[in-house]
Amino acid sequence: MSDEPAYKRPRIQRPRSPSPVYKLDDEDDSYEPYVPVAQRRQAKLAKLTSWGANAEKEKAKRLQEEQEERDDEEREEERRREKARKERTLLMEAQEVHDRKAAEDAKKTAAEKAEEEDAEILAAIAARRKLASDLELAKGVQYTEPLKTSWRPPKFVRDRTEEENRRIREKYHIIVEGEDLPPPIENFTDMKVPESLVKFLKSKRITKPTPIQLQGIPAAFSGRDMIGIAFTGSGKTLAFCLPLIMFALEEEARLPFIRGEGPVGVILCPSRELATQTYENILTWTDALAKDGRYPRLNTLLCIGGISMSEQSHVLNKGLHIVVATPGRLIDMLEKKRFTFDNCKYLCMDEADRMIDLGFEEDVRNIMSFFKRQRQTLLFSATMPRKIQDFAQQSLVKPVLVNVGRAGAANLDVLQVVEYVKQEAKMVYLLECLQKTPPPVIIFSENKNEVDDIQEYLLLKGVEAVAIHGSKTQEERQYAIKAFKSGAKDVMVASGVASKGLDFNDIQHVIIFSMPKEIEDYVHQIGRTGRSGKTGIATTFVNMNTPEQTLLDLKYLLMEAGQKVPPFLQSIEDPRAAQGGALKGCPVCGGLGHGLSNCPKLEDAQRRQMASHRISDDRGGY
Ligand SMILES: Nc1ncnc2c1ncn2[C@@H]1O[C@H](COP(=O)(O)OP(=O)(O)OP(=O)(O)O)[C@@H](O)[C@H]1O
Repeated sequence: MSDEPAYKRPRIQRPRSPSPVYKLDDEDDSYEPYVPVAQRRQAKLAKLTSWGANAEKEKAKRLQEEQEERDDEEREEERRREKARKERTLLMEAQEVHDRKAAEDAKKTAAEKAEEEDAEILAAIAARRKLASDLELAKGVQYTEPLKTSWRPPKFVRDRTEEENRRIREKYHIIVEGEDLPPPIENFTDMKVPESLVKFLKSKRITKPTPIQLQGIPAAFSGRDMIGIAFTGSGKTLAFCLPLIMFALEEEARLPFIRGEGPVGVILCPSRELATQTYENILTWTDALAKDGRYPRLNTLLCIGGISMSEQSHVLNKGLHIVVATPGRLIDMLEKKRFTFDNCKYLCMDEADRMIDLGFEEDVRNIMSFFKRQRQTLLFSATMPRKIQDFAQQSLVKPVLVNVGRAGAANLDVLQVVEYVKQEAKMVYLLECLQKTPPPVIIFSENKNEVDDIQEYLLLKGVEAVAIHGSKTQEERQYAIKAFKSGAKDVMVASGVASKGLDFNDIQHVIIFSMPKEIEDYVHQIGRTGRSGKTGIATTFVNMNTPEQTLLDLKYLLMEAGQKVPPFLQSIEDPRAAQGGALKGCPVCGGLGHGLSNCPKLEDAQRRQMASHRISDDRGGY
């Protein structure tokens, strides 16, 4: 046995120097090199220092980031606060404005508020285009001076002072507006109307000019654009026809018209019947002049739907002086170039408010676009709401406004009786009512079927009655008018639209079987009687079916005309009266019993306008 142990303890080789690091054996992983304490301490310190520096940096960075984050948040918070502040300010301002308005509104009466609303509606209406031809509008053509004519008032009239003229107007209750107003002239001879015509008029009991004539004719003779408003039956037709006849005579005398030349002027009417009546008047007056021998014969063309123009080819084959027309047929003839407006200088619209009324302007504008030169434009009607006057005035050149009585007021020569008659009792009561006066009598109804029913009932009862309404043929309408005018028939039953403006001789009694919704229509209907200074009666049936607002319009109209107001009308309260403030008439239709916001005419016009838009949309628009 040896002395050496079996297990041999590995020998540890100690480094000789402190620096080298030995590795004992590659396989021995557990080996940790020896690092002297000082070195370790130094290394640790170095490590600590470097770690500390990094940590510092990290920390600083983190702090900076945190700071930035806080800054961002603060800025965001500030922004939020600022926004909230602004919103609060705006809210407060809005509230302040609202409070202020509420306080102001509280001070205003309901009437004032309604007036403001009306003003807004009116502003919308005023935004409509001027009444001028599209060509003029497109070219920006604007005439600033009235047309010049050769007519002068006699010297003694020219020498009159303004004060003297004012007194004459006052005597006839004529209200005028405008610049350089032509003087009123109290007889036809002083107006320089040809002697033969003056004689003829006298033979027809027209001896002195009516108020609208004594101011309107000198204005038109002077070449002035004008708006003429006067009661139904006050002689407007002569006032606008006579100036045209005189101009035509002058032109013809200067250089006779040959085929294809003319017309000198045109009169536009809203219905065929009214056009026919005006045409017939012109024929009698121009005939009377031609018979005199000193004046040339004038050719007048009636241009309305429902008649064959070939019947009048003899007129078209000569020079043409005057055209009396309804818009549709006139546009058709102008488009077909059957005549032109190249030398046309005079345009008159009868019942002008209807012609240029809301929704009816396009036809007129279309007609105007056929004029090639400046024209004299005249608008006449018994009813002309202020707003339409204003609108028309913008489209005329230095217009003269001649107003005899309130526009839309009833003729004072008509005794107005309003009776409460139950719907089912109307027919029977009608017979009784017919006994009030001798014939001729006109009965109005708003409804075509009712017109037919009334006529049938009257015929059954042995009353000689004719009827006219829009669905009758032209021949039927003409026959009815002729038979009634000649006295062959005692009673005419008519729809309001078909008979507007018709002048029948000496109508004794107008019976309004169904009260029209628009008070203007009522004024026109009762105006078929009490014409040319004579008196007449109008009896109107109302009942539960009559809208309260219509009754209120009627009540005020009766009060204005100094007529008896029946108790059932008297008891109707005006809701506007409770709101305080002065009650004004409706600026669109002139009705005294309502404001603009519930004007039936405006509603009707808007409906028509919407319908026409729908039609143009259906056609694919423009
Ligand atoms: N100066 C006058 N003197 C007497 N009668 C006249 C005068 N002028 C016209 N007339 C007659 O008065 C009647 C009514 O005239 P006209 O038809 O012109 O009225 P109007 O004002 O046009 O009425 P409406 O508004 O209803 O159409 C006619 O029969 C006409 O012959």
